[in-house]
Amino acid sequence: MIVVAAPVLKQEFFSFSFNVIFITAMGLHIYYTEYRLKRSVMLLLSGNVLAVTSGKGGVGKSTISINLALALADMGKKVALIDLDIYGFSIPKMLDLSSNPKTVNNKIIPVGFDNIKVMSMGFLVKENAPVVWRGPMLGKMLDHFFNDVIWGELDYTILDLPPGTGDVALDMHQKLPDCKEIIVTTPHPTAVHVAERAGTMAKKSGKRILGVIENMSYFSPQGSSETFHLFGNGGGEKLAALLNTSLIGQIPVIPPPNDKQVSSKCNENQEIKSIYQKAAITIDHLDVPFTS
Ligand SMILES: Nc1ncnc2c1ncn2[C@@H]1O[C@H](COP(=O)(O)OP(=O)(O)OP(=O)(O)O)[C@@H](O)[C@H]1O
Repeated sequence: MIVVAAPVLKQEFFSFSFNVIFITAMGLHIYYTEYRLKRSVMLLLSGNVLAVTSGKGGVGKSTISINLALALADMGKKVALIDLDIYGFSIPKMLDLSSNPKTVNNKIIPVGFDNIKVMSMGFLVKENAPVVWRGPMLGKMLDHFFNDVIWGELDYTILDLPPGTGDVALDMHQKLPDCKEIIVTTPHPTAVHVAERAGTMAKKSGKRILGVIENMSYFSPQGSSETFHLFGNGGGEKLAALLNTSLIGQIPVIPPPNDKQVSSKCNENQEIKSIYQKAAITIDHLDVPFTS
């Protein structure tokens, strides 16, 4: 019997296959087997990767990414936060971080905030300069963030995605096949309609949607027991049903911080902090460790 193993590199990222041909007295048998390279071999990102996404802009993806990262870190998890909004980066400003990351042997050391490690395009451009790039450059920057940063051991990486279902979302889906998604919407029907497209894209590329977070769900004036649904009611629940997932958090409208409180972390507000903590516990419970 003669055995021939012919490796075939597939287009899918980090995936390769073998056509194994057995030539025996009974004839020719061709077996097709597919192996996936263990991701940790190829990427410096370890642990679970969660993409915070929504088709719509301005619904609170960055705010939720920051606060979920902090809530997971409060649970003792090792957490990285990557701002994948290459054109519209906002996390450095929201966290009031200005320091440029240091490098060691051509690898970048992420910027620390509380117990989380942060990376953003905003750390790499000079003084809020606009990023004017075409699609292929975005993919290279993603590789840079995933492979050329010294992340160390991680339990969770939170990816703050840009709005829409464009190049960054496509590249991310391809480069991180085991990434799971959290879809953000407001209660407003338009936001739900657009966010559904982001969810459908995730499903089509085989990603698991861990749940929906509804932001700006309601407003309760301080000292009042009244609740106002400024942007409608029930959008998060509707989206969760449409995507066959669960609603894992409803964040109220929070009055904007004054000029001195630039940081968008909600840790100071106990009510909001406990909503994020519950969402983080739910995510940690729903999530399964990376195994293959
Ligand atoms: N629950 C909330 N209450 C009040 N303001 C909020 C809330 N969530 C977010 N914001 C504010 O809304 C604005 C947009 O939020 P954020 O940048 O997090 O949204 P985004 O979806 O990441 O936006 P983009 O699509 O531009 O990346 C910010 O000024 C933020 O502080």
